[in-house]
Amino acid sequence: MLNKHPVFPGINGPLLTIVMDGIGIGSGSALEGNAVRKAWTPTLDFLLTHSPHTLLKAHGLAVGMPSDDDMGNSEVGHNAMGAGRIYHQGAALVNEAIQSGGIFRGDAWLRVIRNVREHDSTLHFLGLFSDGNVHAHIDHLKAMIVQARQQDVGRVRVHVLLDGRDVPETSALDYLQPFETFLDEMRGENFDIRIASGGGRMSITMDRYEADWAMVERGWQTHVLGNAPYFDNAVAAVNGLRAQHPGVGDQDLPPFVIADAGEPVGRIEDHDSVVFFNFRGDRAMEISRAFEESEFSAFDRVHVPDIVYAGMLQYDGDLHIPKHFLVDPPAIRNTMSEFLAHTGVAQLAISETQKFGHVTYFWNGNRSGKFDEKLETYIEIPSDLVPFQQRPWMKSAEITDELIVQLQSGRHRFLRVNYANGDMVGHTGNLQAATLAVETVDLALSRILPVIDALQGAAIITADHGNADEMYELNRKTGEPQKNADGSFKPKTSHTLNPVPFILYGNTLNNAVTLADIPAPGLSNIASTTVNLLGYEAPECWDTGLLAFN
Ligand SMILES: O=C(O)[C@H](O)COP(=O)(O)O
Ligand SMILES: [Mn+2]
Ligand SMILES: [Mn+2]
Repeated sequence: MLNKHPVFPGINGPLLTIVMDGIGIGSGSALEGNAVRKAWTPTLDFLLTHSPHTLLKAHGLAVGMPSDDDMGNSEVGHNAMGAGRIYHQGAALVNEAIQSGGIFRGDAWLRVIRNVREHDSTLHFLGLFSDGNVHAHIDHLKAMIVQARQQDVGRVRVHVLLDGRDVPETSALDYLQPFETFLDEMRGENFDIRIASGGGRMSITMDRYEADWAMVERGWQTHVLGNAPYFDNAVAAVNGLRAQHPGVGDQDLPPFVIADAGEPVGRIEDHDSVVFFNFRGDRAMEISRAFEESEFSAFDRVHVPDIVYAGMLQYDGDLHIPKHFLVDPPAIRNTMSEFLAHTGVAQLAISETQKFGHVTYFWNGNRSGKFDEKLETYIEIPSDLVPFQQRPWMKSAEITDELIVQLQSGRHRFLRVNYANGDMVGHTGNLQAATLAVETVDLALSRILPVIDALQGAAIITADHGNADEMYELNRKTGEPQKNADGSFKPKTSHTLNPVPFILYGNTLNNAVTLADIPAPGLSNIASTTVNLLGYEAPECWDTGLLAFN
């Protein structure tokens, strides 16, 4: 239960938190590639001149990543907003577990190893193949390979999901070539190791929130059944696929299988072990279910090998997905939703499919269930199934229509919404589309704010991390956009290290609250701010709020 705030009785109407996913504020970076500055955003511009606002740190240590070189992402951003404090996140926890060796002493690892030794079978590693550190890190994969060899595993196969989304757009060979050298060094008479299959992460395996199971089916066909075009090795596959699909970035490259004399080198067979080495859960859940569930209807698996499966982390503790995992996930407790539910505050969470789990599962500390069925309403608007540069408006209008109905219903005291546009379109690397995406979000704001006023409510307008604010790769030293050999700008598909806006909107707040001057504010300060606006004191375990009360 939350206690009443000592001086502030709370706003009269509803409080709405608007997460403009992937809309950060770049400083000094050249205008050319900044879709947030390029976009025509009369509403945001008005807010940034008339409403109390500040910038929040949304990357690195401020969101529980291993270092300040790590960009923010949706998981750690929404975790921080919803939990009110910083937890060491998957990336950091796996590093620690590898350093201490704890990962290799755990039951899941021992089980995986015992199985392949007992049956003289194959150990498979499958996951996102880069150092992006959002879903996975290649160093974790290498550490496990070294350990497997030490433990006398005889045969290892690696299934690589090409990134180009958390790292530069066409960087697959920068990871594959050194990795092949590493495999050459590891390989020996008693240690047979090869890459067996792969493909772009947005083309196979890593769907999320059940937006498009066909992606996972293609991944299953590729990794398990060995059913995709054959190549001699992964470098040849990437080169060959790029030649066949000019202009397609790594994330969208189609699947491939490595074969010798017309036979795939590493189908997943009975008695094998499979480690899915992503630590982040949203895009790991569906493939884990495909490997683990006996009753499964999302697609026809054709053949279901009898294997030992383990995830890097447990991706959903309520649903126990997967059953076995190498590292304990962060124990995120005392979230805002839980406190509000126990205090009797009715809440709404709404977004489109691509970000639905962000405002529910991530926001609630990676829990998929509700704290109180009666008090909480979750609404998912189905996302389009097209490349988002073709529909940069995505489902913002439909979300806004429904959100306005829900606001006016008077049923919810606290509401949260995520607009996916700045992020999902930002990841395409298409500046024109990203500019439209930001304008789309601005248009949504212009529709919502008058409704908030009419209800005597307030809104917090913020973001989880940057993305659309840098659509060209920048030269790290000069800050200038990088160019390709032909003079064109190098598109950037990943998130940024930039801070995000925090805007407090409320025509009826009447100077009752102002922004306090707290040092280095970040996303974890939002939860306390939220409950304060609702008229409650923040729990002591949370980071402080951003408000001063007059
Ligand atoms: O999964 C993705 O799409 C990217 O790796 C990260 O984007 P998100 O953190 O905004 O979801
Ligand atoms: Mn995001
Ligand atoms: Mn993103």
